[in-house]
Amino acid sequence: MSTVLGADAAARFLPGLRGPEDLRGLPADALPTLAEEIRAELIRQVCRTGGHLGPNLGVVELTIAVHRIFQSPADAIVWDTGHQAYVHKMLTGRWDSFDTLRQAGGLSGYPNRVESTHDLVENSHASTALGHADGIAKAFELAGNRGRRVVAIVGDGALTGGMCWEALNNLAAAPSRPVVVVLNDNGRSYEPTAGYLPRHLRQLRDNVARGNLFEDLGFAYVGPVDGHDLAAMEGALRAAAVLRRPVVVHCVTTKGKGYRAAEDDEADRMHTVSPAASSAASGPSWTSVFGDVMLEIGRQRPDVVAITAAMLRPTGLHPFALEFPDRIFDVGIAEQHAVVSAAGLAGAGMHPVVAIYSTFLNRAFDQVLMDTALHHAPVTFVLDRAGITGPDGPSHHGMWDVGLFGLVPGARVAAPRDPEQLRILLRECVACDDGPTVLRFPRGDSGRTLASVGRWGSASVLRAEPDAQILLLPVGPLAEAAVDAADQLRRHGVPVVVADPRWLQPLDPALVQAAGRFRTVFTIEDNAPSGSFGDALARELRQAGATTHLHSLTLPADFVPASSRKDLLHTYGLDADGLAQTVLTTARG
Ligand SMILES: Cc1ncc(C[n+]2csc(CCOP(=O)(O)OP(=O)(O)O)c2C)c(N)n1
Ligand SMILES: CC(=O)[C@@H](O)[C@H](O)COP(=O)(O)O
Ligand SMILES: [Mg+2]
Repeated sequence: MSTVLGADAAARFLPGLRGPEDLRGLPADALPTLAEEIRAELIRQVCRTGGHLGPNLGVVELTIAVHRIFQSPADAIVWDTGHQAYVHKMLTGRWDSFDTLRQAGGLSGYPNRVESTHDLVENSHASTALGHADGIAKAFELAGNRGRRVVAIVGDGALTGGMCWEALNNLAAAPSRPVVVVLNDNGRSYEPTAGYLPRHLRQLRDNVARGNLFEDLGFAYVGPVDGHDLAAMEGALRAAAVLRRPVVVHCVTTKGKGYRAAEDDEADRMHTVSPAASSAASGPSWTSVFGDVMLEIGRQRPDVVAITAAMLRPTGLHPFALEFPDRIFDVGIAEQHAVVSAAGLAGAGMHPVVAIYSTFLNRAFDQVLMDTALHHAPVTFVLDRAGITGPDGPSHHGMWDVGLFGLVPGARVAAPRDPEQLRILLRECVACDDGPTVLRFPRGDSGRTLASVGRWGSASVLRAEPDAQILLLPVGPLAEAAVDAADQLRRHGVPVVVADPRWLQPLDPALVQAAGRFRTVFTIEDNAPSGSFGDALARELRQAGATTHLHSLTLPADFVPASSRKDLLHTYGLDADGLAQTVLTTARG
């Protein structure tokens, strides 16, 4: 097992690496020390900033070998998923920026083309890099650049995603485009990788496989090779490169390699570690509240089953899985399959709860529309990480689900403002048996319980002011900022009413009617503007002939950068101070 340099040992080689050409200039006998320096730097920095420690400890030697055999950026190197590209960043001149990792204006936790010409695929949505490789190889061929190679490093978890197989089908059919697929097989996604594929990979590793899936699909196959043996890795990649045909290099690695705490982490090999200086919790995490109430429902409703797309613990389903091992299904990183399988389960009498991060459900929109809604399938989607997430940046903010579900006939969408409402609304969702329901909440800790002082149909009134002509309608947990803003505004002599819609879709007629009685309404949500809750309410108010002025406060119609959730909500004026300021300015305008 490779050791890790003591934290105080001065790095000899890493500081000298301005780019891969410097790496290729190092003698082979310097590489083991370089690998140790990289591991020490990963552990030192990522344990402080937070990020993907386990995955990157597993690709130290693999990445060194890739950048010594291939010549980025002339050769194209793409990563699937991009969370395992920290070593790639260290070897492409960014080793001294890791103190800013995943912070506002700092080093992205994923490849980023603004940072480097060596970075090509920015999103961290799995199973897309082979598709990019197919496109890049076609472009190289059309441009007459046959000398430029294309290399895609794909995790065994990412390989459970259907788009990988769509790409492999195309890549293998083009012998003139010799894409090198480097399979980083560590047997894990977060959990051990789901489905039959890992069993076949194990058979290939143990040399007991009856066939070879990759060869049968038309690829040359090199491996299995020890992904931590620098010489073996360089030899395998060099052999793959000279084949000049589509080839899969099967690398066997250990997630968390070289750091005992990660290697021994049964949960997920320290897939993601939190920043050392995490702030005190403001309440139980939304995820844990969901996990607890899901367990209660599971005990009362034998027809309720749960589905995860390779994120059992991150979505809070682990307690449910422990108690109901026959009613939990991990389908791999396969969100579209998760939804279609859920539709099948629902059609056969079950009530599936599909727990997926909001941003990752984007890719299953057609399956939501056609396989659940068209069939009036009683499927409940629980979308964690809805709204601003934070450090994972543009590809992770869950800011599109409200707009997407707004297009789905018969879909019902609920947004709890606090843990008590999550418990109530999840039960309301699983009680619906005639179509899809959605429950959405953000990443992180829940806030304080916000008591209702009245009702407008299914909506809760949180602050009532008899003479108020202004209404604040926050979505989900933004209710806390709205009631705090209302308290500020009262001190400024501007009384406002605050109400929580609870159900964003369909809009309760009693809520629309009540909103129409105000001179000004502010809807407040950390969603994209198009298809927002504000858009829906404006449409209903227009149809009701109301003359209310509606201000729809949302995120921008753009990608939102990485930062903390708190700072981003402040940036976009969606925290208490920002809301109070906006209302004051409008009221005095
Ligand atoms: C579409 C999509 N779904 C879920 C995720 C969350 N996710 C990030 S990394 C990961 C596991 C990746 O496993 P693997 O590809 O084997 O890489 P490893 O971490 O093992 O190196 C998952 C599920 C994602 N990035 N994209
Ligand atoms: C790489 C990836 O897509 C996930 O691991 C992502 O980092 C989720 O992070 P959180 O679970 O911390 O929100
Ligand atoms: Mg893996």
